[in-house]
Amino acid sequence: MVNSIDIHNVLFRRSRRTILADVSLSVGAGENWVLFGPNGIGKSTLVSMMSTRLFPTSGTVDILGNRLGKVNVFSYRSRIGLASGALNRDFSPLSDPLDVVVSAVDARLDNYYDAYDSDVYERARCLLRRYGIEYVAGKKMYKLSEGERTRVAICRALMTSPELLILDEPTTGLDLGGRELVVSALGELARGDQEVNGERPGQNGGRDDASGRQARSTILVTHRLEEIPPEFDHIAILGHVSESRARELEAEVAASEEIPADGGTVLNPAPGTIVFTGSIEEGLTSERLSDLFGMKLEVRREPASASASADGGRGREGGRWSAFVAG
Ligand SMILES: Nc1ncnc2c1ncn2[C@@H]1O[C@H](COP(=O)(O)OP(=O)(O)OP(=O)(O)O)[C@@H](O)[C@H]1O
Repeated sequence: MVNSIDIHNVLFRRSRRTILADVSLSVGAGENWVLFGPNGIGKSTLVSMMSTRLFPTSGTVDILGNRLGKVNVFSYRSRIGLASGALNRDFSPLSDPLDVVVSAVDARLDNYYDAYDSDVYERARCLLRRYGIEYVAGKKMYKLSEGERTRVAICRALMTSPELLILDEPTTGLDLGGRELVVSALGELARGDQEVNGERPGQNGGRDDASGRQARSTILVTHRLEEIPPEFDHIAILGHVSESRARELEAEVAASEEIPADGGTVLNPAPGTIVFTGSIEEGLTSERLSDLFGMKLEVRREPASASASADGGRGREGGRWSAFVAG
């Protein structure tokens, strides 16, 4: 069984700016990860690589055993479910939301051919129902509220029962009920509860199945700790590279552009890199988050709920997370 994601020593530059440097990350099959870090640090850029929409400037990215740049991404993109603001902007405003969900089957953005079997539409409707928006079928994307569009994007991401599920700030625009619906659905997905997400046994509900597909891994990008489902037990935290490394990278750019290192360059923020990977309990500490955001923060975790304890906790060490300015 291959890792779902293997990123090795990735560097990413755009417009003479180094956005990511020295990034390495491995996500095993069946693991549930949070990708966390401050605004503008490069989380969405990394997500674009994980979802095969962006290639690194250097370094290697292997997704479900396929190396970016070596294997045609369309041959495996439908095994990856993505919901992100960037993808949302690519959907045609005139599309029927039901078609947007169904289009995931071919990893396209719309259903141009209307050539799917009725059970494909039934699954899409089942997902829309699950996320409380069955009524949007037959409407147009541009008429939906932000929260409804977010829910459509989540349904689309789940449509193929993907082996790699990537959700970049999936609760944007959702009301409290919508947010809790998504958090509990993510928890259920992480536990491999298939029927609640419209999957039949053998449709990759978190375990290896007979068809040879591997157990689903999930990457959740979020700024809000309270939106991390208790079942997510790994975290990758992005922060800035050290000052000396940032200067080295600026000098590299200047040298490659044949301009003086101290002239003509814009003062960019230091590139992002992964400053912690591992267990969420060890990663999400008050000290680390205070360092990351430059303010004194206190991180808390609720105890595991009574119901989680009653069913053995299923590996959960605690409940929901939160963070506030210490005071
Ligand atoms: N195509 C591009 N050309 C130049 N700069 C870019 C490009 N794409 C992203 N950036 C810059 O790269 C940095 C990282 O952006 P990214 O969207 O990945 O950050 P993020 O961590 O997801 O931020 P946020 O938490 O605010 O969503 C930002 O400063 C952004 O302006």
